[in-house]
Amino acid sequence: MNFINSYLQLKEIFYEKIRPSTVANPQLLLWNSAVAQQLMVGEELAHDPTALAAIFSGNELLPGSEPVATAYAGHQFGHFVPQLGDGRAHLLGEVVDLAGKRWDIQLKGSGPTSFSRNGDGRCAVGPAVREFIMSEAMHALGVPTTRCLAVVTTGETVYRDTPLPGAVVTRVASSHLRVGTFEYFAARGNHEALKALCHYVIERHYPELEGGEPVLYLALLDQVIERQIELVVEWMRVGFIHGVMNTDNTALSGETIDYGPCAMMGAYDPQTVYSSIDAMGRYAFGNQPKILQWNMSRFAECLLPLLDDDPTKPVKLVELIIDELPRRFEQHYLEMMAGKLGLSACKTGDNQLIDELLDHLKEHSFDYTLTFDRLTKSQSCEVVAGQVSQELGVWWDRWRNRLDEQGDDPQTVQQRMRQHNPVVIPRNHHVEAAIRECEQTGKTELVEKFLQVLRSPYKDQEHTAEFQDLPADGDRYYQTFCGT
Ligand SMILES: Nc1ncnc2c1ncn2[C@@H]1O[C@H](COP(=O)(O)OP(=O)(O)OP(=O)(O)O)[C@@H](O)[C@H]1O
Ligand SMILES: [Mg+2]
Repeated sequence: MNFINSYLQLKEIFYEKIRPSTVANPQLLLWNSAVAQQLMVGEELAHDPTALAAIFSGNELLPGSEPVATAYAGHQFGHFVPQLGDGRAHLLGEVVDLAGKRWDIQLKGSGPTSFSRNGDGRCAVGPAVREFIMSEAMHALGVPTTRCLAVVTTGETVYRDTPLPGAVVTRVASSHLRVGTFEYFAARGNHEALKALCHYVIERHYPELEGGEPVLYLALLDQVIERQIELVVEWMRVGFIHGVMNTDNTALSGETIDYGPCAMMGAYDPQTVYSSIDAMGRYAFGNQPKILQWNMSRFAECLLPLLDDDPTKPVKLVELIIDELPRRFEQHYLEMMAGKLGLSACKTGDNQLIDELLDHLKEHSFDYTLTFDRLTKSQSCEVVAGQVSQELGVWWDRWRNRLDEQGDDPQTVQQRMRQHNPVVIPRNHHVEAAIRECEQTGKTELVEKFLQVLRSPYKDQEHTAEFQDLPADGDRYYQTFCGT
């Protein structure tokens, strides 16, 4: 791995130079060979678990790596916190992959930094394994996401409500820049840093953007919004609930970041929320589009002083862009849902067709993934078609008529549906069981078996059925935690 450190070209106010703290007894728990190959981790190193454990716990640094903890702020559950930053993470540097794409390599749980506040800088095995499983599942589902290269256990105990085994997770991301990174400098009135950050983000994530200031900043806002819309639409497609859509967890790259309290929705209900700290349901499944708009408003506010010397002047213009967001979202969302129903394009009346199905699912507590999977299978299986038509009543006939009107053959419709509808998702109870096994026994067989299934989520494979079942209690009592 050849490290470069482009973030260090920004001024020191953007980060703290700090090495990870060493750990007592690093042991490699999970290793992502596909990501390792992509990042060109040397063959010799990739087959040396002791060396990998030393490097990806932070005990040893690879040549060229100059670790930093980055500064950021953020709105957490609607409240602004002017200083957050990497309180338990170290950016080791960037690596250019086989395809020439640049990735941040970051350790999480690698010890305290000046941003740690009262935290211990550490991470427990459970949340580290959750991040590995969930990000791998999301990647395979086709959802933009950060990924994990490794999880290394530390041989040390971290103290949460109870003593837990510690771990360091290595995260690979297009970058770790967040809306909160902008907020950090906006809150300090540091316009020079904001401009430098804009140019850094554009170079890294939006190199196609052109134009002088301030047009360039408006274009950036527009494109960040576009990617966030695409991201949240993808979450809605697969039933993903992020759980903590704070602005410090909103990546400028448009990737899913921070798998702390995330979960998958089972029975369809837009009010579904599993996070123990989200008592008001702010980040419930169906609220995600609204929160996206709220978060993008915070991002837009950061850019105001760059748009005009009098920051009140561009307010109207920016408001127009923000007000337009729900319409843009709706368009992407309807196209996605149309795809789930096998429609090649959305036309008038289709939104009603979609809404009526979702109302029906909600009313009968039908499982979201399973219903769309069975609708997909109904294209080629009479038995499934018979069952689903019973369950969905008059809606079924309306849908069939709409498909007939479209005129595509069942095979084409099924292929289209399959691209949108997974056979299997990382169901909460299976994620928990896999994590538990790792925590309690240090063994990873179940995680690996689960990952093998999750890596082909649109296919029925040998072990897929073992992970498709719904939890006995319908996840009624399921809760996730921030994992800090
Ligand atoms: N154990 C800890 N020690 C120190 N700081 C922590 C700890 N846990 C969380 N933090 C800090 O609290 C803030 C919010 O935490 P949050 O759970 O959103 O992020 P995270 O999971 O640590 O990191 P990321 O967003 O990079 O995935 C961040 O600034 C984070 O660094
Ligand atoms: Mg976070």
